[in-house]
Amino acid sequence: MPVLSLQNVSKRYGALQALSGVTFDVPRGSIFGVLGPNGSGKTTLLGIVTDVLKADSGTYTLFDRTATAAERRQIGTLLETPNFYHYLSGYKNLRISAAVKQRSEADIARVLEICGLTARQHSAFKTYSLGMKQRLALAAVLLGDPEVLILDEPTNGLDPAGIAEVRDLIRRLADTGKTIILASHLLDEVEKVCTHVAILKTGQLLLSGAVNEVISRNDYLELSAADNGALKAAMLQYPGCTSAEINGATVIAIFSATPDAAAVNAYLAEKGIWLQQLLLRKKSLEKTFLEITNVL
Ligand SMILES: Nc1ncnc2c1ncn2[C@@H]1O[C@H](COP(=O)(O)OP(=O)(O)OP(=O)(O)O)[C@@H](O)[C@H]1O
Repeated sequence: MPVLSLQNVSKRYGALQALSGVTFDVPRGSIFGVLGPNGSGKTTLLGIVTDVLKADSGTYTLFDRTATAAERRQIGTLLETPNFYHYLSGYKNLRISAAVKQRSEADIARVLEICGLTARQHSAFKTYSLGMKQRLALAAVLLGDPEVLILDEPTNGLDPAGIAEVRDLIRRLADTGKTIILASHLLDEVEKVCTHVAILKTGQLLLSGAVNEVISRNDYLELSAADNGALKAAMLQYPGCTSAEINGATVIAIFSATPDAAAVNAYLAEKGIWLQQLLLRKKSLEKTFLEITNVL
């Protein structure tokens, strides 16, 4: 059962179509990255599923049900940086968050511990590093132990150390079984933490699925032999090979699915082509993303 399922969700701001018929499922336990360039509709999408915005058409379900207050209480959201009081301690700020969210104060010690802030809980917020401030924001989201976390650009504005702290925290939360939906334009970050992605461009869903699948659709082989012309011709006849091009001293062969390098080697040997080089290359999510977002 997906924790969130979107069916044909569309949203327009006046003449601007911010989302067009977006459909995808978020599997339970996944770290699901909603990716897209600026203005692609990520925040609009998260706004709709958190009930801040209304879709013009389409539907979505939470835990397989039409979302009511009961389902929403199972969701912790961080859509923008919360307004913490600079002169109050982390602990006192969380007491205020607990009151606003109607969550128990008894949960504060637990969320401080998860977010690595126990030792500094009584220090004023203004003395925290950027990473600590964002971890406190995440601690506030965790009050009441929601099963699903929805985070908009959780590492935005952080320095590399802060990004690493928040990334580790997200991973640890996922390890405890939480489903985490996060919007980001930082592809490298998403590739490091996400198990699944949906890629948006100008409000259209370009693709969604498990990160491994999205990337492996773009695996390719780099080959070379004494006669690269013959190698290229043989590869073009290989089942599943969609393109083979000579690129300098190598032949780049692209496939419809991840190629089996050993099978390719055996096939070429049968044809009397002895390889000098055979490398399975994996494109990064970033490269895949740049290619597909430039296509449309
Ligand atoms: N309240 C609004 N009124 C009019 N247009 C809006 C409004 N909110 C967003 N938009 C437009 O809708 C489109 C999608 O915006 P949205 O903020 O959802 O994208 P995003 O992917 O989150 O972008 P970013 O990465 O810059 O935050 C953009 O063209 C944006 O300018």
